[in-house]
Amino acid sequence: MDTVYISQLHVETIIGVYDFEKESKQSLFFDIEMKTDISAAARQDDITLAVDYAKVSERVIAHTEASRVELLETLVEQLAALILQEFAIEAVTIRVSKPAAVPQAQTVGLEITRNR
Ligand SMILES: Nc1nc2c(c(=O)[nH]1)N=C([C@H](O)[C@@H](O)CO)CN2
Repeated sequence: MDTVYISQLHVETIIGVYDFEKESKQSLFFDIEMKTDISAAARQDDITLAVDYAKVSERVIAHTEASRVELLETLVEQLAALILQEFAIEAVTIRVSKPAAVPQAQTVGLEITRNR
């Protein structure tokens, strides 16, 4: 199986457990890997047969900017379900980083993999 990926997609949104986090946006960075067979798109050189990483990026940005959840867990589960539903992939891995969350760390976050 092949992989279409998006690296370090930057989105700003309201997210967090604490009251101060509900007042201003914070940066999130997403790494997304999608398992798919690219051979038909390659054979016909046709974007409509490909998993369009630009369209996936647009959906992740739109959903994340509109979202108002507390946990990264909730957000990435929603995004994984959305990507699996809307794009022709077998599995998705999403790694999200929230660099401002722990000042002593370069970044923190989590990673999930979900299959169709
Ligand atoms: N596993 C998680 N741990 C924490 C989260 C989270 O979303 N998932 N969030 C927070 C706070 O919102 C943090 O980002 C601010 O310090 C703490 N731990």
